Amino acid sequence: MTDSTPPEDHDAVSNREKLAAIREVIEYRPSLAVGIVALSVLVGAMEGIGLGFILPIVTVLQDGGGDPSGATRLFLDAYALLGIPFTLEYIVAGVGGVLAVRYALGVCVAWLAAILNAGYRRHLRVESYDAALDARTAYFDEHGSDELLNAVLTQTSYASRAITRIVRAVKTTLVCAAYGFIAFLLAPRLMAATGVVLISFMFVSRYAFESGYGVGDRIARANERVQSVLQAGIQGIREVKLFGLESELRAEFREAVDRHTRASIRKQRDQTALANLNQFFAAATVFGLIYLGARVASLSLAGLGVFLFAMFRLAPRLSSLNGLAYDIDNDLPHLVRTRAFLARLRGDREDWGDESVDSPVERVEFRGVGFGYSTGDGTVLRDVSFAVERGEFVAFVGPSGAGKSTIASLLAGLYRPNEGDISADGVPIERFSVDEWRDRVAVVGQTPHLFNETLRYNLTVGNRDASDATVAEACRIARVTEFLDDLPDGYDTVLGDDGVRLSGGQRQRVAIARALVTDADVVVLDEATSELDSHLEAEVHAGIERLDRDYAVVGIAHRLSTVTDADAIHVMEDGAIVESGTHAELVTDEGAYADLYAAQMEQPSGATLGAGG
Ligand SMILES: Nc1ncnc2c1ncn2[C@@H]1O[C@H](COP(=O)(O)OP(=O)(O)OP(=O)(O)O)[C@@H](O)[C@H]1O
Repeated sequence: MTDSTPPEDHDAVSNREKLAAIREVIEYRPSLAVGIVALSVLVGAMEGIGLGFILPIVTVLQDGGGDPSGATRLFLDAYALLGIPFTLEYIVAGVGGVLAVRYALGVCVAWLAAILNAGYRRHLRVESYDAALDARTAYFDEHGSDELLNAVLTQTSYASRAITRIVRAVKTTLVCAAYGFIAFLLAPRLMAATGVVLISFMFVSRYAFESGYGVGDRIARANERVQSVLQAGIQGIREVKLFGLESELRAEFREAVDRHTRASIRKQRDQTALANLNQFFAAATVFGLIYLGARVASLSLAGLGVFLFAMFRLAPRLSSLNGLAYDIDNDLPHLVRTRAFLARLRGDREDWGDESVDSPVERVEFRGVGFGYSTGDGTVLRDVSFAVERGEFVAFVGPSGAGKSTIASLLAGLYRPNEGDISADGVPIERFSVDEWRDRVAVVGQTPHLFNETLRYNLTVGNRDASDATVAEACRIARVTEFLDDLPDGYDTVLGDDGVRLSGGQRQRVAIARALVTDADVVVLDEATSELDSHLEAEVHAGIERLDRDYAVVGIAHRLSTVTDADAIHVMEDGAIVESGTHAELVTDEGAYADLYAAQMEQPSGATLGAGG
């Protein structure tokens, strides 16, 4: 379990980064963004026209529309142009029509926003997953899987919510602009003064509360922690129960959830307080304006009516705009974080060439390979040189932690050496296309992962086109056939999370069979039979050796009995090869191998070398 990304200090996230995040959303589907803004402008205009209808209505009511002036004149001209009588009934019908269009456009804006929102969320998820699959193995060592899960599942949802809010803010701003414009036409100075007061208040009230970004950032971090503890508890449920970790995890989970709860309450409290403060101030401003409009601006009755109506509509919208700005600020950390996460993931891609591999690979060679894990604190391999040819069996033995499995990982290209090179038929492997190289190498690891799918799916992961006969043959050699009848649905049995329905030895046998199904040239067996009894282990090894296909086999073993017939055995200690030769040569040399062999011979059968494995 890792405590994912070191949470960046929210203050360190500049406005430029926030704007960059928003710009990226716009650039994702520019035509949608333009459509949303264009429709929002229309909504604002329709709102303004709808409001302006108050003028002709009052004028017609007052003097029957005798000799209209100003804005009323515009309406009269528009009606004349359309050939519609300028009567109260038609004017009211006009308002109805304009408002119907306005609200229909509002629905369209919301619809387009939903498309942008859901589409962008999908885009973030797909991109993150793609980038994760292409990332270096070391990325997962360094960051664990929690961050990825949280980013793909949770952060993307919050990030896309910011988009909906930004669209609402754009629309509301344009509607406010329409009201402001009409009010400005009627009483310019009064409106200018009101605008200054309202906007200043908006800023002051924002500073009275913690920034939305700050609270949002705390919520985002708390979310990551919740996800991380949740995963630790579920993924390691057996160890949790066996080691009695429940209370420790419960405490950690509560602490994470509490942090999330506190930040959420704080956010909602501030949101509500801000909204109410805004509304109070807006109402107070409106009543102040009624007085000023009548006394100072000496507006006509119709003008005053429109002005006040505009103010009544404008004030709550301005306050909702203020609230929206707070919410957007609150959601932006998720957008900024998800983008940063994606950029980091993309920057961590495996770096491979595009050359094809000439199959079959005849010879794989390590020359002066030195390596250390980025998450470790030292050199794991030093000056490792060896070669394995097609048809050969090369073995590595040595104490736990000597670096044997690391050789397997480097051979499969899961990590890159820091020094020296690994080549196949003289070509450094990193020049190959990654897919082609990994098709040539089949690794059976110490703890192979089985997918929660059918046995058949698991057997053919490396070769989806394998025929039934190939699968059956691999199962026979790896002794999967022996327990096939015990599985309720044979090849179609779903194996459960990480093959939970199988014993450790059965899982290993499935892993060996799937490596054999893979049409590879190099097979790496890393303690691949450690959980089988010696008899079964010998049978599996003999079966692999009897195969018609000529693999280069690299075997890693603690049990020396499985490597005595290897063409070359390399003894590793502390990251270096300290002895090499055949079993007979090494026993004769009376070096480290001879001592280890003698020690194993003295122990009861099944004795192993070293502690781990
Ligand atoms: N992903 C990793 N990040 C950091 N250090 C690692 C990682 N994997 C292995 N190591 C370290 O590298 C060293 C060599 O590990 P490796 O698994 O290659 O040894 P091994 O000889 O295969 O051991 P064993 O026989 O126990 O499997 C060990 O000290 C181990 O702690």
